[in-house]
Amino acid sequence: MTDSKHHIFKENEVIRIRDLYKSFGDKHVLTGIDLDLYQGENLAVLGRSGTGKSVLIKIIIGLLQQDSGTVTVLGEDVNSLSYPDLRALRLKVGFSFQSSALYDSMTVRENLAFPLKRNNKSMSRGQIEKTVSIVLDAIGLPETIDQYPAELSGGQKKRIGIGRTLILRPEIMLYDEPTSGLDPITSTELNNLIVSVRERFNTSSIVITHDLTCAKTVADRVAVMDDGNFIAIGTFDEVFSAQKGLVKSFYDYNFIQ
Ligand SMILES: Nc1ncnc2c1ncn2[C@@H]1O[C@H](COP(=O)(O)OP(=O)(O)OP(=O)(O)O)[C@@H](O)[C@H]1O
Repeated sequence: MTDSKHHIFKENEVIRIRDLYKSFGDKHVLTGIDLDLYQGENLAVLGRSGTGKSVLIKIIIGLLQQDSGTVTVLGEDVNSLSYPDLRALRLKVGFSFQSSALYDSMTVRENLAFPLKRNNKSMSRGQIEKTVSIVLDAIGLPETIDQYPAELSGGQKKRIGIGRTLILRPEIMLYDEPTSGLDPITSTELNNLIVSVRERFNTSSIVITHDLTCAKTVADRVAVMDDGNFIAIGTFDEVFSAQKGLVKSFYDYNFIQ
């Protein structure tokens, strides 16, 4: 089945998580999670602080190991991969950090070129320049190419951070709180960027956010997490029209801020 508007391939899961458990000592962080991310889909994961969103993302990219359950990313069982295979898989999964994680001593051009130089050793200088300028165009910041991070606004830094992740052409993007700390207008620009990244780069994405406007704008489905599991998954309207219990408090909390 294909969603005609966004080309979501529902028969093709790029991430498939089944019965995932993770504890630290007697702290049960993930308690039997099931989740699918379909090809071409943007999925928002919402939840209060400390509900296990970061732990989930770390397990997806193989930075943490689950206690039990399976995580399949682009057809590979993450847990059973050798280190070189895990590294290769990670190149296909771009993780955009909450802090943009730019190098302060490098210009925008050098920050964007860095992952290419490190991972695509065969690329010529000309190819690198061209790729940097394509990505800078896509994120709408070509004029910043010779600037240093300290000269950029918070929103610009976030966009460059996303650009630096996109430069390796990942198939999956993981956005960690892309709008946190931004004013509403800049947040809107970031949300629009996330939508346009999908169109231009054919990505599937998980967007971790506390921001309901972000979830509503960028996501085809939202998954609300609490106490280590999902308490609701569906379209934004499906999840928030019922508005019961915790889902309702989350909604109310966001709109009275
Ligand atoms: N390496 C670790 N060792 C022990 N406990 C951990 C570890 N990593 C995470 N935790 C615990 O797991 C729980 C979930 O943490 P996590 O960072 O996933 O929350 P989160 O939902 O991402 O929160 P936030 O929205 O604040 O980023 C927290 O109680 C945290 O203290």
